[in-house]
Amino acid sequence: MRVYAIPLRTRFRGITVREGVLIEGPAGWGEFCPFPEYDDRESAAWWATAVEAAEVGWPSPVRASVPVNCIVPAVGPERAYEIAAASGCATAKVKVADHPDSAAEDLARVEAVRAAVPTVRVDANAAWDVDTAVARIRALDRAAQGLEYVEQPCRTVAELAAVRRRVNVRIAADESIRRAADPLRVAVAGAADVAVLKCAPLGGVRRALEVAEACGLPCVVSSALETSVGLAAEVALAAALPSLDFACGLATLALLDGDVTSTPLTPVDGRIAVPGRSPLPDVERQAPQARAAWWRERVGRVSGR
Ligand SMILES: O=C(O)CCC(=O)c1ccccc1C(=O)O
Ligand SMILES: [Mg+2]
Repeated sequence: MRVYAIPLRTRFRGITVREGVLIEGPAGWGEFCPFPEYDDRESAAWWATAVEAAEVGWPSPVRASVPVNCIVPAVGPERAYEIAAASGCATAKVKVADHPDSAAEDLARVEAVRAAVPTVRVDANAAWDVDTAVARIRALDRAAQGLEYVEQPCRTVAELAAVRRRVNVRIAADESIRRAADPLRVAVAGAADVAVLKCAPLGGVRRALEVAEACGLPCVVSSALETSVGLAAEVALAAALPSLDFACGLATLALLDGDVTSTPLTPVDGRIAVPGRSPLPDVERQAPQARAAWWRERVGRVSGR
C-alpha cells in the first residue's frame, strides 16, 4: 500500500493537496481517495472501487476512446479563455457559484470560455436556492449562447425538479447521485435530464453500470480528482457504458501538479484513449509520514483489515 500527496495547481472545491492510497492486486493497481471529510460509511464505496480494480479488473470496453470536457476552475476570464483554448476539447465545464457574490464573475468567465469553445456546461455544486438558480441559469444560458447543461444547481432532489420545470436548460445531477442513499431518486422525481456518474463514490465500475441502467438517463462519467490510477477506473466506466451522448468530465489531471505514473491518462485532441488496465505507479509521490499514518488507519477502519 502506498500513500501519495500531490498539490493542486489551482485550488478546487476548497482542496489544495490531493491525497490517497494506491493498492496492488492480481488485476493491477487501484486507488482509494475519499475526501477527508467523508465518514467511514461513505468511504466504504471508495474502498470497493479500489478493490475491484486490484482484484478483478473491469468489464470489456465498447469504445476505444472517450471524449472529455476541459475543466475551468473559478479563475478570471483571461485565464479561463486560455485554459479552454489550450485544452483541445470542444466542450468546457465551468465552475460557477464559487462564492455568494459570484454572479458577475460567473458571467464573464462563461462568456470568455464560449469565445474559445463551442459547447459550455456549468457546475454550481449545489450552491443555489431555486429562485437564485432560475435567475442565474437564464443569464448564464445567454452568456454561453445556449448552455449544454447545468450540473447540480441546488442541493435537494425536490429543488432540482422545481428548477427543471422553470428553465429551458438541461439539469444534470451529481451530488444527488454520488452522495445519496438512493441514487435512483433523481430519475423517479423528474429532477434531472442527465446523470453524472463517478465510479469511486458509487462502489466500482460494475455498480455504476447498474446505476446507469436503472436510472434510464443519459450518463456523463466524471472524475473524483483521482491520479491516473483511479482515473483508469472512471475511463473504464465511460468505455463500458452502452451509450455515451456527452463528453465526460475526465480531464482533471490538468488540475494536479503531477501524477503517480509516467503514463498519465491525459487527453489528446479532446479524447482519452481507453487503457487495457490501470497504469503502473512508477513515479514517487510519497505523502509526509503523519499523513501516511492517517491514511493507513483510515484504510484499516474502512476495509476491516
Ligand atoms: O466533471 C469534471 O469535468 C471534473 C470533475 C469535477 O468537477 C469534480 C471533481 C472532484 C469532485 C467533485 C467534482 C464535481 O463535479 O463537482
Ligand atoms: Mg459536479
